[in-house]
Amino acid sequence: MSKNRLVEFANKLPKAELHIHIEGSLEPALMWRLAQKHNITLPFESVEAIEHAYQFEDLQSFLDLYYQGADVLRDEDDFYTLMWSYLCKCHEQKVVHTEIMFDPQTHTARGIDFSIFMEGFKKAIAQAKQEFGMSVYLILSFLRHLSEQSAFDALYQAKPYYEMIKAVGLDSSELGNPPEKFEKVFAEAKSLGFKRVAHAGEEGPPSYIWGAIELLDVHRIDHGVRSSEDLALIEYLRKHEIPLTVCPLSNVKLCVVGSMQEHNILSLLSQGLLVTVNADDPSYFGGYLNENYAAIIENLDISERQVKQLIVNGFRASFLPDAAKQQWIADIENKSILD
Ligand code: HPA
Ligand SMILES: [Zn+2]
Repeated sequence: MSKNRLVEFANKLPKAELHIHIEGSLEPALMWRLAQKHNITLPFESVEAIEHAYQFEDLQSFLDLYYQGADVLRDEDDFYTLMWSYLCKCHEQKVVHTEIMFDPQTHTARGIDFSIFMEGFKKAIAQAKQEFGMSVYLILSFLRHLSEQSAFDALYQAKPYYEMIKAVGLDSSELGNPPEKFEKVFAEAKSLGFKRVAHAGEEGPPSYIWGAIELLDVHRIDHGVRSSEDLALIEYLRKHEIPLTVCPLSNVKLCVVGSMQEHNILSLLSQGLLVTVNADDPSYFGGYLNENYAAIIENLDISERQVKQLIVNGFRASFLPDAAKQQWIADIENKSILD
């Protein structure tokens, strides 16, 4: 089976995306346009210069640019355009369900009120539901380089929008900011009825993955690629079917792995883990969900069966109701590359 046909097959199947930061879908062209609109001077001379700056050596070197880029997002229409652009991309790439992280503290710290970004998101999401029939959930992500008190503030400021939010998450600089720092705020989020996810084992050690499971009581681990360093952890993740939302292009761009050929995604899958494929920050890392599938198909020895398994896993690991999950899974199982 040619790799091109497998890429086309993955492109056409309905997919779920579970690890995407909306601020990481800000394309250089939109960043440029919004900077002009708000009279903001960017430290770049052109859209091409922005693209050229996207060379990272680790997570922090990316985060520095990512937070700087988000500064062009100022009014409700900016947040609407950001969300609408991403949801249109989903529609183009046959992503039928998406669970999107947003970083409220990145905006409230700049004096932008919760209502500004939430109303913008709300309008775009309603439009995607209506025009594309997509399902969209939001994940409020706490920035782990800030204090737990700041996370509590974000959780409480979100109160008028709880209906729109499915889960809480934890992102930003991992090393030095272990899960235990956020144990209380995750317990509070749980008591308010939110599901929980956390970035762990991207740059941090396996002990951070254990911490996310045992102290934050997460349903999923975002990234988790360093779980391969701890056999007892692999066994636990397998037995308890705790999903990993793996982001292949992100891992290469942030030097978490040396190259795509060395990525351990198939090894984790073959050890029986509930592994999914995701884009993370598509505009910074060179592609949306289909480009992530293309990258693993082109660089790894992957079968049609494994591609289908990864796509099915996206729905299994989602927060969709069981009936909806089953419907999508049956639909995918019935499709063959020979159709
Ligand atoms: O990959 C990531 N890791 C941690 N924080 C992030 N915020 C956006 N993307 C990421
Ligand atoms: Zn992420």
